[in-house]
Amino acid sequence: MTVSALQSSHPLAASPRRVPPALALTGIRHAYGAVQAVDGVDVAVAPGEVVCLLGPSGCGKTTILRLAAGLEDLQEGEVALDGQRVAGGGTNLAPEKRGVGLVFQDYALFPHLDVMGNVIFGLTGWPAGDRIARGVEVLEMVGLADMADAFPHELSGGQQQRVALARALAPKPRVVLLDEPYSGLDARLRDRVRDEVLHILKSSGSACLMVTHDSEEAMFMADRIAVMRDGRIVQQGSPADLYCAPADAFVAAFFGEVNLIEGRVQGAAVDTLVGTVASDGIADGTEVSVVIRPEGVRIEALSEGFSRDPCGEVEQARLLGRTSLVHLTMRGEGARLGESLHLHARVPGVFLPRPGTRVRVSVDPAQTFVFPANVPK
Ligand SMILES: Nc1ncnc2c1ncn2[C@@H]1O[C@H](COP(=O)(O)OP(=O)(O)OP(=O)(O)O)[C@@H](O)[C@H]1O
Repeated sequence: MTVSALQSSHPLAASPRRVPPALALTGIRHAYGAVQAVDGVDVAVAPGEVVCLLGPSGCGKTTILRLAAGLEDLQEGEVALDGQRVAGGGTNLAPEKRGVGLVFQDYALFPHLDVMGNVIFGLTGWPAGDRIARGVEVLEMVGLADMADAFPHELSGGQQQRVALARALAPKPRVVLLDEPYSGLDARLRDRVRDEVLHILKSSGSACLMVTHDSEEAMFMADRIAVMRDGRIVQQGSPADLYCAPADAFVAAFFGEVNLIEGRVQGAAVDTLVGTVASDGIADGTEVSVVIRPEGVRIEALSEGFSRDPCGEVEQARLLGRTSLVHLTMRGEGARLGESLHLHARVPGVFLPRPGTRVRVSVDPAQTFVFPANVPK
């Protein structure tokens, strides 16, 4: 019997069970007075999935998390956990009854409890020995096992945040909500803690909705990212979807600094000082923004004085660690005499040409995007 025949004859194969999302927010709108903080958001997190809300300050990320947690009364829409409505349609389950783990920037520790007391606070119903063992386990995870007896006022801001993280994860919740959970940590500790948190989330099977304004952090943590602007989700997808096929210049720019060139489509292409860029699917005459990631700008030293590719001049070059950032000036010739363009190229390793060096410049089509300009938000 073939595998497919076996699968189709299996009694369970005929009716695969649809697992509801661990967390689903549907049709969410929320205003603070005249400020429309969230303006029609649908987002769902599958069991075991990590979803990041990514966007600039004030776009409504924290409000969505607070609504999911029940810390803010829902005005419009619905919140469901494991397919059960917990808010909306006349329901409003209290935060402590939702069984979600929370780490909020302003979610304070209990000042009268030591670190261990804070961490095991939510483990009601656990045998005493198991509570302590779990407390030690999560404190080791966040690197604070030796501070179990300290009180919150004796800890730095970053240490308090790690205790809050340990406290949220201790009861092994089905859903964890994290609001900028690593923002108080220095860069090295942040890399270690977020790596460990990701492993713990994945091994525990907890679903996680996390808020960040840091695209690298979102790409590190997320199975899926929802990019937000002005209370709405502008694009959702895997990190690779969003990086390789951004919906607009805003999304593209959110994944790192970009070169932006204004132009106009003529014959399915845009003529720029850095060469001709294909603009399939955009009507002739449309004003466009050409977005080129710095890592998509290729530069080569000119061995001779002539090149078919456009040439630029190095203004300055800086070593940033694993890459070098080269500032270039491109100048127009012929009909474009007098025009100039400033470009950033990010090159692997140490590449530090001297100011004034003439270089051949080309762009990687996979790192170049063309979007209609001035599209209403
Ligand atoms: N309690 C409140 N009262 C009035 N306005 C509020 C309140 N909380 C948030 N806002 C406003 O609602 C909008 C969305 O805020 P929110 O905190 O959800 O954004 P955010 O994307 O999480 O921002 P940040 O990254 O800075 O934390 C902002 O304009 C903010 O000023």
